[in-house]
Parts: sequence; C-alpha cells; structure tokens
Amino acid sequence: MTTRAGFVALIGEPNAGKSTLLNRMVGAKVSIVTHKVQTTRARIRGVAMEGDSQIVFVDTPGVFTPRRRLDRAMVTAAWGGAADADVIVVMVEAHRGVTEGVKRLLDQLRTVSEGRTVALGINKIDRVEAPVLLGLADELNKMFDFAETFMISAEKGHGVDDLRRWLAEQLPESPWLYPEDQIADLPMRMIAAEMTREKLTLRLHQELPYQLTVETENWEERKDGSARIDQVVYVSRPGHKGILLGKKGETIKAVGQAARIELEEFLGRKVHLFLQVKVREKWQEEAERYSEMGLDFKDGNS
Ligand SMILES: Nc1nc2c(ncn2[C@@H]2O[C@H](COP(=O)(O)OP(=O)(O)OP(=O)(O)O)[C@@H](O)[C@H]2O)c(=O)[nH]1
Repeated sequence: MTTRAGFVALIGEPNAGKSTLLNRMVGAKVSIVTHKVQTTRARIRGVAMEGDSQIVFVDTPGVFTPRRRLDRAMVTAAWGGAADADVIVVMVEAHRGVTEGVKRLLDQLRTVSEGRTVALGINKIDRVEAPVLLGLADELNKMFDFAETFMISAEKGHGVDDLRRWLAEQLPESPWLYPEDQIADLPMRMIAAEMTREKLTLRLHQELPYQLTVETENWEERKDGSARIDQVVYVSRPGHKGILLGKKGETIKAVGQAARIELEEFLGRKVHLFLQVKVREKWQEEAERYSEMGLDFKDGNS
C-alpha cells in the first residue's frame, strides 16, 4: 500500500469559515480542542484520514495581522509553518469577495508559496448567486495562479468531500505522521504534552534546555474513570537530564504535580501522570520534518 502524508495550511481572514471547514473534514471535537495548542510556528488543527492519505491541518494565527511593507524574512516569519505546508488553501468568503485583506494575503503569499501547491476555496457559496460566484472565481484566478478552485459551503457541507479528496492526492508519498489509532485522541495528547512543557518552562526559566521536547507516549482510560498518562521529556544532552530531575528528583516531581493538577481541571477527572526524562541526542534528525514545520509535537517541543 502506498501511503501519503503531509501538511495542509488553511489560510483566510477571520470569520472565513476555517473552523467550520475543519470540523467538517476532521470532526468537530478535534478542531475545537486543538485551538488550545500553539506550536512554535504553526498550529495543528487536526488530522484527517482520506483513503491511504493522512492530512495534517495547520493554520497560522499571525498571517492576518496588518503589516505594511513586509520584507521577505518578515513575511516568512509571520506565515511560519504555513509557508512550509505541502498545500495551502486560501479561503475567501463568497459574499465579501476581494477585500483589502484578501489582496494583502495574496501579495504575501507570492513571497512564500514558491514550490507549494496553492488552492482557492471560495466558502459560503450558499450566500451568493451562481453568476457572482463565477465572476469572483475568475477575478481571483487572474490575481493568483491557483492550482485548483473549490466552491464550498462549509456549513452545509457542499464541496467539502471533493476538497478533502483532492488534498489527499496532492500530498507526497510518505509514511503516516501519526499512528492511525492515535488520531482520535491526538489533540488531547498534544495538550497534555503542552501543559507539562509549560510547567517546565515556569519552573526552570532560563535554565530550560533549549532542545527539550515532551511526548505523551501512552494514554490509558481506567475503569474507575481516571486516566493514566505517561510522558517522556526528551533532552538532547546527558548534562540536561540532571537539571530537569533536580535534587533528589524534586524538580520533575514538582513539574509533574503542577501539570497533573491542570490536566485534572481540564479533563474534569482524576489523572495519574508519570514523567520520565530521557536523552535523545539524535532527536533533531528524527524530527527534521516536524521542526521544519514548527510542528515539534511528536519528536519535538510543542
Ligand atoms: N452561510 C454560511 N456561513 C458559514 C459557512 N461556513 C462558516 N460559516 C459561518 O461563518 C462564521 C465564521 O466561521 P468560522 O468557522 O468560525 O470562521 P474562522 O475562519 O474559523 O474564524 P476565525 O477563528 O475567527 O479565524 C460562523 O458563524 C459560521 O457559522 C458557510 O458555508 N455558509
């Protein structure tokens, strides 16, 4: 079986319908909780399976912050992980048409989209008549060289399956990025790892080793309603392990307690959290693809 996997960035002005579209493609619960996960550069919004393809959706909160005269480096920074996505979908609202925001977005896109597949998703087609829609598609395609145009109503579900199928075909041949059986609770695993990382940051301040990543390795629902969560904190040098453990393991213990309390509040039930610190000198190599994307979750530091 040939599997495919890759990253898709949904870009659009606030209110364009990104969340609604994601809910359709991924499942409502997933995209709501992943709102909370902010990775270094991009934000993972969810993972969808389509045939043998695994589509990892990301978005970039900074793209629509108004800025004048951006140089290339600044644009790239603002776009973050989205600029590295395999496919970028620009979402435009059918009834609003080509706004100043859309124009600015397309200008920026030209500087970061080289070598990327960019599609146009005209959303909320239920709000306009067909001739208006065709005119808009025409106008936008003159402004930018889109690989494909999709007419969508995320709310009503029109055009969504076509878009997802097409996205799946665009992704490179690759092993799946996340094990299939973890996709459903992936956002929860990410949030849990993020919480531990945050507590480590609070506790260690500048002492925090730069290359530090937290992974949720195991998540077990127990019959009594509690959850057992096993996490590994990876550091890149043996010397860092001592810093994390602290005297007699005090540091990691305090971090674990603080993270557990927050997790319990978030999940609304009892949590048993087990933390381990491991050295993985080669994590960077393994995580190359993720860190390129700023998606340092699995082998990295979300
Ligand atoms: N009529 C219509 N409304 C839609 C459609 N898709 C989304 N909406 C509505 O548009 C509004 C914004 O949708 P969201 O999915 O929250 O938009 P978003 O792009 O995620 O917004 P931000 O999180 O602010 O970036 C909501 O009220 C949706 O119900 C559509 O296809 N048709």
